[in-house]
Amino acid sequence: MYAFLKLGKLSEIRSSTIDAFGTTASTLAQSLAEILAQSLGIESNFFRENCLPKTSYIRMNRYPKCTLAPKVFGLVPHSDSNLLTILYQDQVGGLQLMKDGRWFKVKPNPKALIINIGDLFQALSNDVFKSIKHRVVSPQEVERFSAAYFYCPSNDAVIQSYNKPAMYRPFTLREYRQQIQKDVQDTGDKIGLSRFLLSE
Ligand SMILES: O=C(O)CCC(=O)C(=O)O
Ligand SMILES: [Fe+2]
Repeated sequence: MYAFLKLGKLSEIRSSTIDAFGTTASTLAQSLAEILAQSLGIESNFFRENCLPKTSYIRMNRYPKCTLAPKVFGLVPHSDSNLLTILYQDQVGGLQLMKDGRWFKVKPNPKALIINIGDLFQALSNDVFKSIKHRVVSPQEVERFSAAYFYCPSNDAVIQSYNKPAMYRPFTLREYRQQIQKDVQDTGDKIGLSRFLLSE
């Protein structure tokens, strides 16, 4: 009974911490999305109307230590299939991002959050902002944790380039996810935005 109560308390604390992270990240994501959009000259209610608390989600990542590290990936190279990601990583390190064809380490900083542009923001911004390819190398000595808030619109919100000529045809997140699922099944790879290019 005691253990049960203790565990109950612990999960309460955990879930309130996750709730607090979600609430803070959601406000931050909306502000950032609006600021980025304004920098393109877009004044719209798109984010307020289509990105609701229930359309976004949090993923808690745990990377067990691995004797084969750093040759093993905790998370394979990918771009995020959403608008923006707000990421908190612990002090272990392992996150890397691709810039100019090279992988760079993202140094852990307890005072900083990492903001990733996702594929949907790349499409909305007509490639002005690029979704970033990233990966996680498995830790060698101690396990690693991160928490990611994925800022997403509803499944049926239409994502379309803000100016002309549009690089991508309009699509919904539902279509995007379905295409990714199919491509991963058929080819083992996500493929992603290039599927929606108008010039192809
Ligand atoms: O754990 C990290 O640092 C990255 C997590 C991530 O990229 C993801 O969950 O999509
Ligand atoms: Fe990611």
